[in-house]
Amino acid sequence: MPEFDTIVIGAGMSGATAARLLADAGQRVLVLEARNRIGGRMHTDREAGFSVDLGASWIHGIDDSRLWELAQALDLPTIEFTVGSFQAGGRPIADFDGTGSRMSAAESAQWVADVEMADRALEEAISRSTPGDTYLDVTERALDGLERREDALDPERIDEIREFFRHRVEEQCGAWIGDLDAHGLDEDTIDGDEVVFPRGYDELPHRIAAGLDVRLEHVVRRIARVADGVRVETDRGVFAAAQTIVTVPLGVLKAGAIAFEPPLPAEVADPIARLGMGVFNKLFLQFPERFWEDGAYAIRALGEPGEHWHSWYDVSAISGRPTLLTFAAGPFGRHVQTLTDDAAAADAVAALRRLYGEAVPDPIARWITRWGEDPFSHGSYSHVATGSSHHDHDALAGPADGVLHFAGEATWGEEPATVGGAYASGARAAERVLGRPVDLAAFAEGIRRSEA
Ligand SMILES: Cc1cc2nc3c(=O)[nH]c(=O)nc-3n(C[C@H](O)[C@H](O)[C@H](O)COP(=O)(O)OP(=O)(O)OC[C@H]3O[C@@H](n4cnc5c(N)ncnc54)[C@H](O)[C@@H]3O)c2cc1C
Repeated sequence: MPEFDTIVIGAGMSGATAARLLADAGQRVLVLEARNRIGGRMHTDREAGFSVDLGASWIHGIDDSRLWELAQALDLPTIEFTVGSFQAGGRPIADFDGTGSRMSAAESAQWVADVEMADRALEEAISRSTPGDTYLDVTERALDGLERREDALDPERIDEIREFFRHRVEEQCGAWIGDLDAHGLDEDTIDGDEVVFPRGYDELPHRIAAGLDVRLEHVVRRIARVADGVRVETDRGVFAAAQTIVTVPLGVLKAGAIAFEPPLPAEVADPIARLGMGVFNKLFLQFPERFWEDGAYAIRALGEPGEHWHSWYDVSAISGRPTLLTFAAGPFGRHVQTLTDDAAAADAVAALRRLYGEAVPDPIARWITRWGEDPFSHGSYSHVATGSSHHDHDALAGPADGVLHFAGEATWGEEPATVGGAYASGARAAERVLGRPVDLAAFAEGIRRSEA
C-alpha cells in the first residue's frame, strides 16, 4: 500500500486548499513544492517592514465570493481598493491626454462615455464573431463601425480607445490583443467592491497550509501511473500515493517540465496546448514625497505618453509611504523582463515625468517582478488564446482517470487567472478525491480552531 493517500503537487492557493481539505478528512497527504516557500503566485515581500505583494493583490469583487468569506472568517484585514480591474472610469482617476496634459473633469467624463460607447459596439462585434476570430479582429470591427458613423469620433480619440482596449487585454490576460480569442474576456465580470490585504495576501495560503506535511524545494520531474496509484519523482527522491493532484501553473505544464507516464490523454493535453499563459509584471515605486493629487486612486495616460507605462495605482495606504504601482504586461511585460531593475525603473519614472514634469523625485525604493522568467510559473496567469474556449479551463481539471487530478487557476473556467479560481479549483479537486462535497465554512472554522 502506498505511504500516502494523496500527493498534492504545488503549495499555492489551490494546492494548499486541496491538501488541507483532504487532511481534515483524515487522509495521509503529502505536499511537494519546488520553491523554498509556500504561496506560489501569492508572494509577499516584507523585508522593508511593510507588505509588498509581488503576485496577487486583489480580491476582484467580494459579492458572492467564497474567497471573501474565507478572508473574513480568518479575520484578515483588508482595504477597499476598487480599481484593480481595468476600467475607463468608475473611481477617481487622474487622466492625462495625448499631449501629456491633465484632463478636466468634463474631459474625463467624455472619455468614459466614449469608451462605454465603444464597449457596446465591441460587445456587438463579439456576439457576431466566428470561431478563430481574435480580440483584435472584433476590436477593429467595432472601431471601424464607430469611424463610419455620422457622429464619428475624431481619429485621435479612436486611436486612444484602441490603445485602451489593447492595454485592457494585456492587464487582464497578460497577452497581446491579437493572441486572445474574441471571447477571451467574456468571464471577466466583477461583482462588488475590490479589496487588498495590508498584511500581505500570502498570509492566506500560509495559514491554510500550517500543519500540513509540505516538503519545500522538491521539484517534481515525472509522474507515473502504476498499478496501485502514482509514483511521483522529484529531484530529491520518489514518493508513492493512491492518487495525485497536480496544481502547477499552466505555464509549467506547457513547458513540459513534468513528464507524464503514460502521456496525458487528449482531453487534458489538448486544453494545455490550446490555452495561453500570459505575462503580467509589477513595478512598485516608492517616493520620498507625494507629487500626485490627493483623492486619485489611479493615474492614467492616454495616447502616446501612455503607450507603454500607462496606469499607476496609488497603493500608499498599504505601506503608509508614497508608493505607486504600475504594470508591464503582454509583449511589453516580456520586454521589461530583459531590462535591469535600474533601466526599468528609469523608464517608468521618465513616463511619469512626461505627466508631472520635474515634480517627480527619484524613487527611494522599487520592486520589480519577472514572472515570465520564473521556472515554477513560466508566466503569470492563463487566458483563452485564439482557438481555445472557457470550456478548456474546466476540461483541464480532468480527472484523467480518477488517479490523476488537476487544480489551479487555469482549471477553473468561471473565474480563471484569479486567487478565487485557484481556491475553488482546490476545493473541487478535494471533492473529486473524496467523492463527496466539502463544507468550506467548516474548513475555515477548522483553520481557526487549529490556530487557537
Ligand atoms: C503579478 C501577478 C498579479 C496577480 N494579481 C492577482 C490579483 O490581484 N487577484 C487575483 O485574484 N489573482 C491575481 N493573480 C493570479 C493569482 O496569483 C493566481 O491565479 C493564483 O495565485 C494561482 O494559484 P495556483 O494555486 O493555481 O498556482 P500557484 O500559486 O502558481 O501554485 C502552484 C505551485 O506549484 C509549484 N510548482 C511549479 N512547478 C513545480 C514542480 N515541478 N514541482 C513542484 N512544485 C511546482 C509552484 O512553485 C507553486 O507554488 C496575479 C498573478 C500574478 C503573477
